[in-house]
Amino acid sequence: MMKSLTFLKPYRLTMGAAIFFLLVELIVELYQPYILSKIIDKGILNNDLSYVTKWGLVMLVLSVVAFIGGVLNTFYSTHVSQSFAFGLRKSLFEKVQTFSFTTFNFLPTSSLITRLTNDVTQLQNTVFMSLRIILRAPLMVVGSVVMALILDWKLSFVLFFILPLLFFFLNWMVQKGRELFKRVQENVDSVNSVLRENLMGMKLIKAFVRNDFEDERFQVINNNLKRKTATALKTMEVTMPVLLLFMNASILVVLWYGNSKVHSNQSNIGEIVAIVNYISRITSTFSVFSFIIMAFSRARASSERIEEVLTIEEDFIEKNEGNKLRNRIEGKVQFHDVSFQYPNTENDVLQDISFVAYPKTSIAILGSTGAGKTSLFQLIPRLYDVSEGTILIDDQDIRKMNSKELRGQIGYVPQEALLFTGTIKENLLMGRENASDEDVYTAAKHAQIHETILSFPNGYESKIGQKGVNLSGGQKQRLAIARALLRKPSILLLDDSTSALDLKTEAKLIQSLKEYDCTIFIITQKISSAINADKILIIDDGCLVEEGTHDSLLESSKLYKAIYYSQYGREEIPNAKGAN
Ligand SMILES: Nc1ncnc2c1ncn2[C@@H]1O[C@H](COP(=O)(O)OP(=O)(O)OP(=O)(O)O)[C@@H](O)[C@H]1O
Repeated sequence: MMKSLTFLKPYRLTMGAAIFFLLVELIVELYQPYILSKIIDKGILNNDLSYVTKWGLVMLVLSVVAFIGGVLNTFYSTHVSQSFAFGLRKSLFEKVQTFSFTTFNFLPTSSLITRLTNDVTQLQNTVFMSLRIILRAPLMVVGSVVMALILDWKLSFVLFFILPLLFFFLNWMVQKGRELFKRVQENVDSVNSVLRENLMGMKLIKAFVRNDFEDERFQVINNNLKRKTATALKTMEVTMPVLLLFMNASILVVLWYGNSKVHSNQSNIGEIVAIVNYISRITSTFSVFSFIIMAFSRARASSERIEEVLTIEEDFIEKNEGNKLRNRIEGKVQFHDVSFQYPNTENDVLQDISFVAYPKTSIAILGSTGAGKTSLFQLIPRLYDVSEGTILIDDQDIRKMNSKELRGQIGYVPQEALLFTGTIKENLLMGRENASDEDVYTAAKHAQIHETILSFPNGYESKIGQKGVNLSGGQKQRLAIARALLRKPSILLLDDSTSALDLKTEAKLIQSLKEYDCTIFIITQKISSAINADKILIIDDGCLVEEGTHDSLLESSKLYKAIYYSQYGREEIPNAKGAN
């Protein structure tokens, strides 16, 4: 919890102001039963109206002061809690940006979303309540005890019995509450995770008619959340009746003992009224404690989860400590006996891969699904580092290169063309922020998407998504390619990025890529995308099993021939140029 609390440091002064006004409110409130006892004993019982009026007015003024104190305390508490949450969210977001893919393997997206939203809100509420209610509770208890003792310590002796009992009870509630709310928070996480999956995969769920199954799945975890929350709240609810019992019993003792003291002239009625008032304040404040326990138990669980994110060591890949690149990369890529294993897994997904891609050539990578093609791609921009072997770019080990600068020279179009909220132009400019309009149009033309963009009512300024244009899979793919081309990369990685294009558009696109002075890697399932490549690599079960040109592989490789026949039929065996 301590690390999260350091985010309160910049607001020490404002917190001071909030606490000051809380104290003003509290002192005034504590003083009021005392004045009340004087009004009863000296004013009402002596029939002294001027005394009653005078002290009645004082009580009124004090009530106004308490009100102003309360309002100002709320004002400053809100400011502190909102600013605290803002800072925490900002830091968490910045931290997540530094995560390597390895870290994302440990912390799933749904859990990160809960941590950045629910957990931060939980802490924000606790900070607010601490400054407004939580701090007030112990001070109110101590203040009431002191005031009651000042009024009549003999009459207040009952407090010496009741307070230890109340503390014992409170301690039990703290232990119980912590456990119960930790479980509630875990269940909130599960609900979020299933909700997220469902909302993102709605189309798939409908297409596979999985609604009933998903409904049932959600019911189960929703039910778990309901049960755990109900158990936690019910346990906490026990507090109130127990406290009422304590309160009524102690008031009864005060009244019984007070009665004999009044008759023997050792006490006044006003004092008894004031002490009863203090006792009810003490016990009702203890009822706030159950609320406080709930808040703290939840905040504790939330802060643990937040701190887990904040304390993750930055992966050395993302630290960008490698050598700066002096010049533009030429684009020679060499794999030397590269093996790779995902973090926390046991088997290599790539084994002993070796090949050379010369600058400005094109390399097509074919292979069945799950063969390891995407994994191989991810090693080039150092999204992951190799487990064994080396990857050289321009004869330099990429582990010695500054990863940020290396990625700056690579255009990567992932399998799933992801576009961000914003206009088409804004999405394209992610490739190169300072690109001119002319550069943007050229990249879009080469990606065969320029005409389509112009056909939208707002052209390049069209918004993407819910309130803007909806794009087809192929259009998204071409926009993602245009984004990568705008970067004028030295190495271009296309991960099955032309899968949704028709053959003619795809052929034009591949042709226009030649205008870019870069080494092109294309993962593809289609022979048509591979046929003109300078080199074709066939990956099977993590191993490089064949390497060559279309013509040489057609001669020598049974596997390539089989793929070829499955797509073109047996009759046609054209050479590379012919098949296009
Ligand atoms: N983040 C990950 N953590 C652990 N294993 C992974 C991860 N991503 C992929 N794998 C595993 O690595 C293997 C290779 O996956 P990869 O995505 O590289 O295959 P692929 O050839 O690109 O497949 P496809 O053509 O279907 O995209 C698969 O067995 C997959 O289950």
